[in-house]
Amino acid sequence: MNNSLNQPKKRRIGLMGGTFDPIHHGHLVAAEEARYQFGMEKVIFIPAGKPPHKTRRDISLPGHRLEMTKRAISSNPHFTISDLEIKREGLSYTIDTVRAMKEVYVGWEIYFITGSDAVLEILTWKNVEGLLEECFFVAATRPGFQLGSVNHLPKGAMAKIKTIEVPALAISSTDIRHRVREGRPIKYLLPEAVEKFIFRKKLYQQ
Ligand SMILES: Nc1ncnc2c1ncn2[C@@H]1O[C@H](COP(=O)(O)OP(=O)(O)OP(=O)(O)O)[C@@H](O)[C@H]1O
Ligand SMILES: O=C(O)c1ccc[n+]([C@@H]2O[C@H](COP(=O)([O-])O)[C@@H](O)[C@H]2O)c1
Repeated sequence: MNNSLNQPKKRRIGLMGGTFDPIHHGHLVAAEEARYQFGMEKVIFIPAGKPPHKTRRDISLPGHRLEMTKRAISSNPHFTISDLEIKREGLSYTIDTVRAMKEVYVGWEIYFITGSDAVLEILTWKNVEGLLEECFFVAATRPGFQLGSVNHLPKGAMAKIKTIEVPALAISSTDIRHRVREGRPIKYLLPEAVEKFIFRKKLYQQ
């Protein structure tokens, strides 16, 4: 007899895409909370080669962003990294990444982890209908903030978008870059190994 309770639960994997210029504790806390709440076996951090919506020209070298991400995740056995977007030509569209991952993780449920700011813009992403068929989204919101109350997304889409509350949401890469340029502290906003790399390579000085 086909009893749905006996069906094996699908294995779950998280993808955390971002420019990571630099990666910070907001990204790490969001990924870990998503992993815990949705029972993901691991989270793959995927630094974008060419982020589609970032217009500033002075994005750090892909190799530097990859190295900072490697250092940031090294203490978490559930976190890993992929350079597939950095190796891929052209803009880093999430639909291409999710489809590539589905070929490796056949039959798994894929959860793409983002900030709620990013998910609110999802209608502007390439092939959003296809994307919402291929994967779930986990949107990190500030404690007490309801994504549903401001959403302009179709109902069907909302069923594929899960929210989690993340306490470190005020941290941003933009603020960290400004702080470095102005000589203000960045300690405790990001892992020490990333902070050391930033100063050793003299990133964000101008
Ligand atoms: N503090 C945070 N908490 C949770 N998610 C975050 C946080 N900061 C960024 N994110 C999300 O992580 C993903 C990658 O973010 P990104 O690398 O662009 O960092 P950022 O801090 O938003 O960068 P920038 O300030 O340069 O725009 C995005 O989906 C973004 O919404
Ligand atoms: O696929 C798209 O059209 C698309 C548009 C904007 C952003 N994304 C992805 O969303 C993630 C966060 O982007 P960003 O610009 O906030 O670093 C990153 O993995 C991007 O590749 C993807």
